[in-house]
Amino acid sequence: MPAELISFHGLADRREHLAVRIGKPGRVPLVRLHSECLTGDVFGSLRCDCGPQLHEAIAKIDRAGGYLLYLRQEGRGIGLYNKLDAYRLQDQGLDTFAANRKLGRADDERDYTVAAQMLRSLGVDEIDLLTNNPDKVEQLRGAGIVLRSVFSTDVHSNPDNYRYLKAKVVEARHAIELERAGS
Ligand SMILES: Nc1nc2c(ncn2[C@@H]2O[C@H](COP(=O)(O)OP(=O)(O)OP(=O)(O)O)[C@@H](O)[C@H]2O)c(=O)[nH]1
Ligand SMILES: [Zn+2]
Repeated sequence: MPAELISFHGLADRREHLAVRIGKPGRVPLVRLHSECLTGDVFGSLRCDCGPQLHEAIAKIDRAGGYLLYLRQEGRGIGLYNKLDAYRLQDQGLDTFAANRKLGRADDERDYTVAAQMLRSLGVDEIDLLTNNPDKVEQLRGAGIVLRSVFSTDVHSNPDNYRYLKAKVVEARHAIELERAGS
C-alpha cells in the first residue's frame, strides 16, 4: 500500500522516531503507537504479540486512514540488551514485569510525550487510538491529545506468548480478552 515515512528529530527524549502515514488520514485519524520490538517485529518471535499487532495495525490504518507511530522504545524502554536479560529471567519462571524489577528497572519505562509531540507536528490533536494499554490512553490524554475512541487490537495468543499476555492483563490492566480467544 502507498505509505509515507516521516522521521522525527529533536523530540523530548532526543531519539529518532518514525511516523508512517498510511491511507488518507482525515481530521480524526486512526493512530497506533507501536513500541519497537526487534525480536517480534523483524524476526517473528512468538514470545510476544508485537509482530501480528504491527501487521494488524497497518491493515486497519490502511482502511481508515491514519498514522503508525513507530517508537524507538525497545523492551518497554529498557533496550534490547536488557530485554534479552529479562527473557532469560522469564525462562527461569519470572513474569515479564518481575523480570524487569529483578534487573533494577521499572515495569514499564515508556514515556509517550514524544508521540503527542509527533501528532501535534503532523497537525493532529484528536485521534482514534488502537491499543489495549491504559497507560497509553492516560499519558496521551495527559499530554492534551483528544481520544475520540479507543479500539482494542485483536488477540494474538499462542502457547509461547500466553503467560506474557496474561501478565499484561493481570499486572498492567491491558484490555485483552484472552479467555474469549479460547486460549
Ligand atoms: N521489558 C520487556 N519488554 C518486552 C517484553 N516483551 C516485549 N517487550 C516490549 O514491549 C513493547 C510492546 O509493549 P506491550 O506491553 O507488549 O504492549 P503495549 O504496546 O504496551 O500495548 P498495546 O498498545 O495494547 O499493544 C515492545 O517495546 C517490546 O519490545 C518483555 O518480556 N520484557
Ligand atoms: Zn514484542
